[in-house]
Amino acid sequence: MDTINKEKSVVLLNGDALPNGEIKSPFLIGVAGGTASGKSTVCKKIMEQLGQAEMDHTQRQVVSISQDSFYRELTPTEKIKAQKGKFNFDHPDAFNEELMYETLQRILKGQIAKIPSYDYRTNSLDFDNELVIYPADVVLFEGILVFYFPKIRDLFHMKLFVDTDSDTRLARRVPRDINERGRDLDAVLTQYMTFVKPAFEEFCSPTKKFADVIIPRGADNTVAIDLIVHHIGEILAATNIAQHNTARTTASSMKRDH
Ligand SMILES: Nc1ncnc2c1ncn2[C@@H]1O[C@H](COP(=O)(O)OP(=O)(O)O)[C@@H](O)[C@H]1O
Ligand SMILES: Nc1ccn([C@@H]2O[C@H](COP(=O)(O)O)[C@@H](O)[C@H]2O)c(=O)n1
Repeated sequence: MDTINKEKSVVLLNGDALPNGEIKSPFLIGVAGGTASGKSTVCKKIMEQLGQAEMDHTQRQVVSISQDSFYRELTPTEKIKAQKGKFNFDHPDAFNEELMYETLQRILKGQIAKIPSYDYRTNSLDFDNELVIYPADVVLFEGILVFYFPKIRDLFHMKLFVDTDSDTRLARRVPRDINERGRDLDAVLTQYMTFVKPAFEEFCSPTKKFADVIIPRGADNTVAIDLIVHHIGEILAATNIAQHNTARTTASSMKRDH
């Protein structure tokens, strides 16, 4: 059986359990909110404040994943529509719900998961740049519709909703889509008015009621982020103590059996 030695744990690739039979299951946090509300920025700040951002990704105790990696592949006709800003990427049907569920299940079982990155310029998944998600103690899963699908929503241990005013979100989305996602102004505004805004109101905004914590003003809300970081820090400390105790028990029983 393949094994990977991490500083704090041993991960079994072909099985679910640690040598003592224990499954290393992470604390799963969902981070929802409208487009350009600051979901990724909030996750980045949480990672930075926990000293995780600068760590090698194989060693991280906290990892962050985007729902965009679970957009479904488009048909050739849909691709042509998408290039003109005429495909609805804000509708739940744009996502591969099953793959999202299976991947989160895998992560919750402490198994390694491979997910593609997303290329907004080609509107497609980029399997050449796969992200390998190593088992972690805390996993952040962010996206516009992470609370929409009941089966997925039920997997989260904690749910955050980043609540940023819609004018601010549009003002951020326009330059981002032009500069980072290769779009032109006309296409960005047409897509926003035709799909993004109505879908936010129909599918994303109603999921705010499922949140445990609402973060007004997104990443500007340092008080909310500090509180969340403190809470995650306590989870990590408890996990470290539990892992330390498990390692001691395993070591002493191995010594005894020997
Ligand atoms: N508090 C903020 N102040 C200024 N710009 C911000 C702030 N939060 C996010 N941004 C910018 O807005 C854009 C969208 O933010 P991002 O975190 O990617 O949002 P989301 O993940 O919700 O789409 C990015 O260009 C980001 O740099
Ligand atoms: N090919 C795509 C895929 C998605 N979008 C838009 O991205 C938004 C979700 O990402 P955020 O970082 O803004 O949360 C969503 O509103 C889609 O409209 C896209 O434009 N093209």
